[in-house]
Amino acid sequence: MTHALALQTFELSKRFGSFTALDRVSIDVRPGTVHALLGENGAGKSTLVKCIVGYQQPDGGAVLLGGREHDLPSPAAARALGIGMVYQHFTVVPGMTVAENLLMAKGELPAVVNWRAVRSELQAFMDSAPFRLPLDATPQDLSAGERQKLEILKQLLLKPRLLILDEPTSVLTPQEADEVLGTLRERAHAGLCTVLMITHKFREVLAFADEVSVLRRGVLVAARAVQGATASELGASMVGAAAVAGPEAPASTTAAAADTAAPPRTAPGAVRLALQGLQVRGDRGERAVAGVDLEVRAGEIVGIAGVSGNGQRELMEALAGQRPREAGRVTVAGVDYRATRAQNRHLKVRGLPEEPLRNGCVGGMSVADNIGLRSFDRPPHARAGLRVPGSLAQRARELITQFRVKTQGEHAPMASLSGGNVQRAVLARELSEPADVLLVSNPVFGLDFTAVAEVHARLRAARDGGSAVLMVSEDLDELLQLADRIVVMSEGRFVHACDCAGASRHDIGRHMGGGELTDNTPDLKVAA
Ligand SMILES: Nc1ncnc2c1ncn2[C@@H]1O[C@H](COP(=O)(O)OP(=O)(O)OP(=O)(O)O)[C@@H](O)[C@H]1O
Repeated sequence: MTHALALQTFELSKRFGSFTALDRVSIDVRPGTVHALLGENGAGKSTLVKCIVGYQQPDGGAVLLGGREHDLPSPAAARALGIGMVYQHFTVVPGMTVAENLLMAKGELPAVVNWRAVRSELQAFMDSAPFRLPLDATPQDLSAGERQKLEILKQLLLKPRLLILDEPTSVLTPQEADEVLGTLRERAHAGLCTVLMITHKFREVLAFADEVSVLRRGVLVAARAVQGATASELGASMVGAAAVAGPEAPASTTAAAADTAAPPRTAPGAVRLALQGLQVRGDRGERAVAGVDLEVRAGEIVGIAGVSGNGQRELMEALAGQRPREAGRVTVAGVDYRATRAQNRHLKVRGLPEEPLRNGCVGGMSVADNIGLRSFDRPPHARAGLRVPGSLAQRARELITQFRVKTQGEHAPMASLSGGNVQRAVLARELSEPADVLLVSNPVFGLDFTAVAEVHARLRAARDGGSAVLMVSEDLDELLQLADRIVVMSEGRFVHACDCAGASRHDIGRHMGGGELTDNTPDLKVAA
């Protein structure tokens, strides 16, 4: 018997004010298949999915499940029809055990709880589940990858007939990503459920999806079987031929140019950033960074690989002055570095924070004001303490075009932009002036491939111009493509280091999973 549900949308439309986010989109997701949803940042993928799970109401068109039209006034209504959704952000409750989190998965408290019966049911579910987690563990005990698996288990427990996932592999090691997607495909092909997943990774589409729909600027521009497709065909339909060669895309930053151009490398120069015995505590007082040493030289990109939650965030926050350093020393160009505003200006240290809407912007303020946060009180935008009317808006318009930020104008609130476009706006602010040291955290998280290519081109250009770049990324492929050297961080320590040329993806992935970690693993001094 098949449980998998067919999903179709018929001419689905959604407007925000005068802006059309979805324009008569008709997709066809066959039961028992894995269907990928591709599109540039701001193409309308999340909006489409939100209309299907009842989180937003379309302005026109219909959603058909199992061939029948359904009204979906709320997420609860979608759930009742067998639709499960795994969001990009975590929804597990931190203080509750895995068992308690699973019990809450239905979104309501049970009328009677017989814990013995519940536990044995959950254990039986776990024994047959594609991945196992200890029922008594709390989310704090779990790695980010395990928490992502718990999110998926919560949905599988509800036996969804249609499972929708928004970039489900962003916090997984390459091995875990393959395991999760492989398992979901098996379940789909066994007829247990239909899978619709948003992803920016072509590798995942080509390896795991059966069919793919591509959105561009709110319009369905391609729908096809994956078999026989190539990454470049998918990329071309995402951006359209005109966009790749379009006038707003400078030749050096188009997707094709940016990732294939061989950067003119010179040997790295003097040490610009040095960490010695740096220790940092995490939010719960645990030692998140356990005494690390590192040197980053002018003209090189050093990438920190690792599954999120292994101390990378705390390390970068400590470097940026947003978290106290418990012990150790940080120097920039030989000077003790405390990350004050004056030092950042003087030593030319710039940063791209993680989750830029939360950490690098004021959501209610306009795009122009956010782009001007560093410079609004300095010439040419201010003279003798007075703002120069129109100056910042003019500069913001230039940067919006140059960095291809999709916005309804420089006066639109930052929070109205799609995730990827917030990132572009912050990049515009941070990369528009030269930097000697760049501290970068997950710079392309959630960005589509043209934006990734642009950001990478800009980071390479900074490196080639002499910047010392320290970059944390959860995407190993990105680091292998971009960095000159990689250090792997696991449980607050650097457990592995290698040059990128000739590095083994599998080997690094194993270290990311903590495979080689022992209590006595020494920190690695990483020098050029
Ligand atoms: N609540 C809202 N108010 C105004 N505009 C919105 C709202 N939600 C989305 N939009 C706009 O609709 C467009 C589509 O956004 P959506 O989040 O669906 O894109 P996406 O394809 O999921 O992008 P990303 O890959 O960056 O997450 C964007 O231009 C966005 O600014």
